[in-house]
Amino acid sequence: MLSGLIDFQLREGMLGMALWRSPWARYGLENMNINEKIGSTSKSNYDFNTTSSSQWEYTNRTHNNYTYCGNSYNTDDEDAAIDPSLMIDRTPSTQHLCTPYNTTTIEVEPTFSELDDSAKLSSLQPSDVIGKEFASVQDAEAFYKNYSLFVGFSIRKDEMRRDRHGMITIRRWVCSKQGYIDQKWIDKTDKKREPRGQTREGCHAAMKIKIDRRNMMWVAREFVIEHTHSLSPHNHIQFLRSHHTVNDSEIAQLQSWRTVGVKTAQVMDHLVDQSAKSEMDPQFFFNYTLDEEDQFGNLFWADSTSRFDYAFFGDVLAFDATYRTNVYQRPLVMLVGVNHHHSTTIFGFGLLGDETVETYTWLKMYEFLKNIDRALDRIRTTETFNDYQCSTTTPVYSTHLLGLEKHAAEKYTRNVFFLVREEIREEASLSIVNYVQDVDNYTYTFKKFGNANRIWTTRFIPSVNHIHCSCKLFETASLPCSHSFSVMKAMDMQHIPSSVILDRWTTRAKDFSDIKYSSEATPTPIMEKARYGSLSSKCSKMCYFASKSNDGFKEANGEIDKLTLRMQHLMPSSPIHSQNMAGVQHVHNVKDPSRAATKGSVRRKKNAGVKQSKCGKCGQLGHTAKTCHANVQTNNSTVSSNAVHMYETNLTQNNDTSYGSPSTGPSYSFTFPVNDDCGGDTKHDVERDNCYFKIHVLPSHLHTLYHGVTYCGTQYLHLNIRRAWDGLIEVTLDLLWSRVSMMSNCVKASLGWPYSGHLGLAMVLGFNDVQLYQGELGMALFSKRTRPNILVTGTPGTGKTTTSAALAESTQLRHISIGDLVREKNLHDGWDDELECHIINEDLVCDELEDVMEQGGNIVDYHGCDFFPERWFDRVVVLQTDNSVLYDRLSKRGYTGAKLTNNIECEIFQVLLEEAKESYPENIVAALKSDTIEDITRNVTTLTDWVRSWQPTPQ
Ligand SMILES: Nc1ncnc2c1ncn2[C@@H]1O[C@H](COP(=O)(O)OP(=O)(O)OP(=O)(O)O)[C@@H](O)[C@H]1O
Repeated sequence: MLSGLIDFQLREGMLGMALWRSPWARYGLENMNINEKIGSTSKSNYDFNTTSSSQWEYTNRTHNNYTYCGNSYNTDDEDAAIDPSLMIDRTPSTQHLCTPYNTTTIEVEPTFSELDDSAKLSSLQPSDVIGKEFASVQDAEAFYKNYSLFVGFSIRKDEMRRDRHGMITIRRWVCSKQGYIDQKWIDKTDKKREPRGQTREGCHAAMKIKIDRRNMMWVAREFVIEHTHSLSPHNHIQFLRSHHTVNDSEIAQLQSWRTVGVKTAQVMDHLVDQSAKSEMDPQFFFNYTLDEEDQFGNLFWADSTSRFDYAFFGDVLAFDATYRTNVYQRPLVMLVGVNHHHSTTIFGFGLLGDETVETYTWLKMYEFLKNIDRALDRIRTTETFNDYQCSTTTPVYSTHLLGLEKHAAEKYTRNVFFLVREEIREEASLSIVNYVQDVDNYTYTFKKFGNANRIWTTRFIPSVNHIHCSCKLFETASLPCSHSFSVMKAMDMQHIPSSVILDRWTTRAKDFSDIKYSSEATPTPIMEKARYGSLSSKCSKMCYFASKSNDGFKEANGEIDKLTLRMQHLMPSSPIHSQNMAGVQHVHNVKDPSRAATKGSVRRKKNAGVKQSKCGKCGQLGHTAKTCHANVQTNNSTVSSNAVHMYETNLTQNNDTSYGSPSTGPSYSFTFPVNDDCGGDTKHDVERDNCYFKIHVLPSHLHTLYHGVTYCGTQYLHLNIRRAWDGLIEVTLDLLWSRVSMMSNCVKASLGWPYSGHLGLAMVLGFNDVQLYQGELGMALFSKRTRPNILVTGTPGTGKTTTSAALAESTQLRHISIGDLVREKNLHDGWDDELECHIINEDLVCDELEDVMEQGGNIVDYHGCDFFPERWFDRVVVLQTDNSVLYDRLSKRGYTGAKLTNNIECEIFQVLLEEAKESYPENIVAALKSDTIEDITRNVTTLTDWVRSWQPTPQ
């Protein structure tokens, strides 16, 4: 997760953020709370508790008095803990590496050191640094860290001394390769895992500072630049341990994003997206074909790194097609190889055409390509990390042939070394059973200890220094076999003959090619990210300052435009690049590729066509069964047809308390505009839930409710007792008049109650104590489902009906098969000849089920799930079956052709699982295997247990 951030750190370092003050300090932000937070939460190597700059304040630079943690401190007060050898020369240099600054002002100009130049920094000599002063230990560390970043090594804290006030007087940092690992760790025999590679090798590079009390600066006393090892190249710097930090500005930015609700994953996406690679890649190659309708047929693409990798490692090429692309559902073909670390590398991609039904958008295509790019980046970062590991660590040797093992470690990449080491180990179990010396070769015959039947013959030819073995490991995997190592042992060789070392497995694999790979000409993704991040960081600071004044904004605007043009001009242009750019523009004239249908059923598209939905109850257009007046079983049939339009968004608060009980005091009441048509007995097309209200109350409240209705007068409201269950009574209030008081939006919001009219009405009706009422009414409303609803979904044939029936039996829940319901109640829009099934009308199905689902206690079984209201279900079970098992089941049912293949593809792509995850909260979605009868039994038991322990939760 941190990689993006690490890149940022790298970018800044590589491009000259060589400021010896911490970035916050430079802008005087040290004393702000955010800095404290950063100090305590970051994994930074800066130790904010042990450094002193943030705790120190000058009271007067000409005096010797400072305040430290609130205490006055005399700088002449020497402390015995200081190393005497470091106290000889106290003369401060006139040249400061870091200029003192005012920590309390925000408008401080950034201070750039004379050494803020990467060229200068990497060639610093001890004389350039010794005697230089730092305003704080923290700044000195930042300087050395920056220096190490440019030069290419990792640092570690070493010696530290404090005086009796707790102030740091001496601090030393060393190269992380300083010293040696303790022999006892190497000799440890009970290691459970492969020990980490050894990093220490006695390096002497270091820097040391010591306090100068006369001016309270820390002076560099030691600066050793010689290393005993080679330094890391730029593309390895991101892996250096001391630079694995998230810098403060990034943390601040992340925190600010978090506070405005941006998810961590989205933040990381943003950071990763910044690479914008392919657009800058002059070697990017793609080609595509069109079908007869100018739609995209096949697409192939490879970027410069892929092409470069192919040049080195193209000897091993695998061709893999995957259908699991979900959204696109077209075969993605990958040309995959193995790099020198024995890890996967990708040479190119192809997106191939397929039988299709409808097109998909370029946007999706773009996202798809973007994801592929990320996957590539990840693979390549792993390769660079492996390179880094090989060049900076040595493995812990553990075999009996130490010389050969060491040579193997030097030659091979680490992953390959581990394979070779196994062969060396294996050698110990071989014994020579025959040996023949010929004129130009030596032939050995081996057998394995404890297995006399297995015999190998290995021949060594000294003239070409080559070993042939009958096991053919070298010919197949290009690795020297255990028998070859036996020969080497017999011949007393300390090195593996070069003829059995294949270049492609060695650390220098990429050096052997004639192909020139210039990071200047073709920037690697890492370099690009580094540059992009560094520039973004600088730009965001510039934008901050520019946005503070009109002049600044104007000037920055103009300059940015000019600079953008110049940079555009400097962008590498090559024939390939321009050809591709032209190609990209041309691509937009190509019609989108089509997508294959995969679902085993046809569903009417929501709002598709001009057909308006009809009410399932009264047959009228414009409303649904749920909102049909006929739905309301009234005591007084004359009142149910009256309705009003309510425009909740237009509600305005007034002080009209005339509809409240006199004892309630001021009630929250609202008026709303009335549709003139909706008076009298005229039936009116009303919005769902607006023609009547339902509330669920405890029986003990009925009296109050009646009282309220009476108070308001039957002229306005009519009350119907409709249904009762589990001690609750559902009351329907039909609206008879155009004015009704509504609850305030804030009360509504605090209750989280969607039916805004109910409580308002209840208040009007005389529920005096809103708090009490809220509790009781809330209980009643929020727990209206006393038994859970379960959706059992999955591709046809996965066992939904079987499982649901068994579950219904064991839990006494109601089993609703949507297929049966559609057939029985004609909830469809006709028959699909091709797929031989009904085209179901989702609205009619939802209307039909609304009431029963609201009640709870249902198991719904259907091979789709995205059109049911999310609130209906407490658990969504997706049954999954192995493809071959499903194929047999569906074939047995007589499924053939498109119907069979679509369903199998639907299962392969996990369409239902994806759909369920998209339509419901992930924590209620469970995928269950349904291959065998035992699976069904287990699933039913699990679900029954779940039903038994289910508790209603607030909706
Ligand atoms: N886990 C299982 N083990 C063995 N047979 C099973 C299993 N699940 C289902 N079957 C068998 O597969 C066939 C189809 O099962 P079922 O009708 O329950 O599937 P379905 O998912 O409801 O299909 P549809 O969506 O078409 O209604 C039945 O003959 C059933 O006995």
